[in-house]
Amino acid sequence: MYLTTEEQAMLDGEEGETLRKAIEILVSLGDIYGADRLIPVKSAQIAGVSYKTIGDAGLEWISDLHGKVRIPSILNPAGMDLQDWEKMRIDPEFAHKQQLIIEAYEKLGISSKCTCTPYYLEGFNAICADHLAWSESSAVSYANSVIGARTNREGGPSALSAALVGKTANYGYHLDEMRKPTVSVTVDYELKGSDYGALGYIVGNIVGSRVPLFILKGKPDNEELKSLGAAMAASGAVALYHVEGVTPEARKNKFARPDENIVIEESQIREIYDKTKPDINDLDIITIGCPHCSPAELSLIAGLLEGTTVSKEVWICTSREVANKYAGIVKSIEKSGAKVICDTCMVVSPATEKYKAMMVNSGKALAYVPGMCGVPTLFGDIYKCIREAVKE
Ligand SMILES: C[C@@](O)(CCOP(=O)(O)O)CC(=O)O
Ligand code: SF4
Repeated sequence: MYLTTEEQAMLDGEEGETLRKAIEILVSLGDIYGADRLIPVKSAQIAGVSYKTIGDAGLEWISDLHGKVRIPSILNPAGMDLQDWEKMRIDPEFAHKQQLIIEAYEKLGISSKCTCTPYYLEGFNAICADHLAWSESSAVSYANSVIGARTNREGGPSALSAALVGKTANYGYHLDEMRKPTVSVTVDYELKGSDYGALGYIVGNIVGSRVPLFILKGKPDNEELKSLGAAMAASGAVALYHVEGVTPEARKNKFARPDENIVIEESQIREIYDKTKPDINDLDIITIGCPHCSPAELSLIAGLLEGTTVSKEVWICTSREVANKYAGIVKSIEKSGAKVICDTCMVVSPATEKYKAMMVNSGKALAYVPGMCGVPTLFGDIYKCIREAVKE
């Protein structure tokens, strides 16, 4: 791989051990995947933040790094609400370790506004064709597919390396030829809301890491696309998809339909809702906000909860920046007894592990909560989630 004189000097350790290690990771990945050079990236989003997922080994690795990031960089959700972890009944020992992880990242100049939806935040907006180094899989899918920006699904260490160096290796989804659809998916039924999460849950399983081109009846909005992409990245490893007539690259390029076509029937979507493994009578927690809620989602939830009181634990997960900006909506949600939880989520926090059964409106949460939290999970649309939340 071609390196500039400056990059070679960094690799030779002339700018210190942290940058040497960081560029070594980028160059090794570039060599493995056949990159020709390093390219500048506009921002980095770094996964591997929750103490639940990275443990002491992760904390040690981050604490050993020195220096400052060169581009706007932000963290993925942590294992708890950083300001109000007591309301989640987090163990103080966990909270202490989590705080050390956050401080170690902050020391490197990384924003601790922990979220998987950085694209809603000031300073992290991306536009079509921007190169990024993001690592949370739903954020990667949203950036590539809905925005038309370009990022591989970085691992925590490679996103952190990109943040420190300000560059990433030029391979994979940074290249035009890797962004073409390789399989098409037809749905002849008008989907809405969480149906898109159910669709993603099914399609991810079938297409693995290919690039699907959807041919749909309706026109999904950005929240629906967010849940489609998140679920496909969880049940499969889809980092980029297109929707004919909707997503930016499909509109611009008018891709030829790939030969292989998968048809998804309405009955398959319905099955996801009916796949009720736990007994609904065990339901003791409802979580919404995987990926983190947008302002529009918060406002819909506030409207549905108006004048009600919840009878179960209810978490609405979002980023702190969005929660602060829409404090009035948050207040109105919390009036019902539901909790608006920031900096974390139902999957990466240990706090959900003690519940008997969870209801979610997210295909991604449906794919991860049973395995990562050990909690049997039911799937419902947002209206069903709220109905269950307020049911006596
Ligand atoms: C499940 C996920 O959304 C959160 C866990 O990630 P982390 O490695 O703890 O940041 C990660 C992902 O899908 O990229
Ligand atoms: S809310 Fe969902 S998408 Fe966001 S970090 Fe948690 S599991 Fe990942």
